[in-house]
Amino acid sequence: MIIGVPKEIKTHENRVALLPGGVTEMKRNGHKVLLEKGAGNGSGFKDQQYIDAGATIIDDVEELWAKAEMIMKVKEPIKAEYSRMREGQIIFTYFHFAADRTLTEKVVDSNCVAIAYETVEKEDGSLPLLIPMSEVAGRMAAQEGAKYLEKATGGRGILMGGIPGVPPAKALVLGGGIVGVNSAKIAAGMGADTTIMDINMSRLRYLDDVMDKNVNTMFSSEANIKRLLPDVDLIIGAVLKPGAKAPHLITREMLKNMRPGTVLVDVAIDQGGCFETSKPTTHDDPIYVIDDVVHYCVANMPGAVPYTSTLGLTNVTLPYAVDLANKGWKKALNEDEELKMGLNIAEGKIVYKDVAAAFDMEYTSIDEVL
Ligand SMILES: NC(=O)C1=CN([C@@H]2O[C@H](COP(=O)(O)OP(=O)(O)OC[C@H]3O[C@@H](n4cnc5c(N)ncnc54)[C@H](O)[C@@H]3O)[C@@H](O)[C@H]2O)C=CC1
Ligand SMILES: CC(=O)C(=O)O
Ligand SMILES: [Mg+2]
Repeated sequence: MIIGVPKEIKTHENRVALLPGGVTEMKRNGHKVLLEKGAGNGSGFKDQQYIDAGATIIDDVEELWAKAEMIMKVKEPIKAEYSRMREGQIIFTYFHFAADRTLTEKVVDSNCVAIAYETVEKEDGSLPLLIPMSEVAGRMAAQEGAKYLEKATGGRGILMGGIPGVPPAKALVLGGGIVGVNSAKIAAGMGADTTIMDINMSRLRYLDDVMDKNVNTMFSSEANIKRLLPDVDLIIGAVLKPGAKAPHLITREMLKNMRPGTVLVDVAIDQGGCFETSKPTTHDDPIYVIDDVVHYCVANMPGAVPYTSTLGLTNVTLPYAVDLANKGWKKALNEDEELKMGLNIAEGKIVYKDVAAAFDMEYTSIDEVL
C-alpha cells in the first residue's frame, strides 16, 4: 500500500504521524511511504532520517494526497485539506467529528474511509490511541492553568501551591479519566487543593485510593458543581463520552457565581467543550475572557510539546496502521474489534451512532459497509 504522511497545517501543530522507525516498519511489510517535505521537522526528525529509512520525500502536498491509498495524520483535516480527501482513501487520524458539522459533511461527501484515533476502543472501554495525548493534555492543563492564574495573564493572581501561612489555590477537575487523573496529579503536585468529580463511582473509589492527600473526590452533579464554584480558582474540563459531543456542565449563567480571575481550561473542547461559553482557541491566541472568567480552550494542546507527543502518539498508532496497510481496511476491521470501533464514516455513510446523533444525520450500521 502507498502511505502518505502530510505535514500538519493547524496552527502550531508540530506533531507528525509517523517516525523514521515507522517508515522502516512499513517498508519491512512491503509498503511505500510518501512523506511531505519537512513533515517531521517540528518534532525534531529531519527529511534525511526518513530518506535513510526508505521514505520518498514529496514537495507537492496535492500529489501526496492524490497518490496515497492511506493518509496518516495527527489532527482532523482542515479547510485546505477538504478537497484532497478522495473516494476509497483511508484517512487514519484524530477527527472529533461530533464537534464539527462541516468536517463531517465534507468527509461524507468525499466517500473516503475515516478511521478516528479517538474512538478505537478496547473491550474494557479504554481508548488506546487517545490515552497518550490525554496524558499530555492533562499534565499540560494544570501547568497552563497555573500560568493563566497569574495576574498578568488575566488570572486572580494566586499561586497554585500557596506559601507557608497562605493557603494554596483550589482546583476542580471535571471528569476523572485519563486527562482528569493526569491534571489532578500535576495540580496536586504543585500544592493545589484539588477535587476530582466523576459520575463513575468505581472510578472515584480508585482515585480515592491512589491520589495524594490533597486530592478529594466528589460525585459529579449540577448541585455539587454549583456548590464549589464560588470558591475555586481553576476548573479543568476533562469529561468524555467517546465519539459524542461533550455535555455542558457549566452554563454561562454559572460564570456569575465565580470569582473574577477564575481560570477554565476546557480540555474537552475537541469534542465541543464542557462549558457553555467554550469555543476553540489556538496556541497563538489561547485565551479569552467572559464575565471576568479566563477561558483556555486549545483543541490541540499536545501540539505544543511535539517531541513528547509525537513519540507518545506513534508508539500506539503504528501497529494499527501496519495492520490496515497489510490487510486493507475491510479485512483489518473485520478481524479486530478495537480498530472496528475507530470507523466513523465510510463510503459516504456515518457508521458511528454518536456522530450521526450530534447532527441529526443518517446513521448506517457498520456491518453494512464492512
Ligand atoms: N484539547 C486537547 O488537546 C485534547 C483533548 N482531549 C480530550 O479530553 C477529553 C477527555 O479525555 P480522556 O480523559 O482521555 O477521557 P476518559 O474517557 O479517560 O475520561 C472521561 C471521564 O469523564 C467522565 N464523565 C463523563 N461524563 C461526566 C460528567 N457528566 N461529569 C463528570 N465526569 C463525567 C467519565 O466517567 C470518564 O471517567 C476528551 O474529549 C479528549 O478528546 C484529549 C487530548 C488532547
Ligand atoms: C486528542 C487530540 O485532539 C489531540 O491530541 O490534539
Ligand atoms: Mg484535539
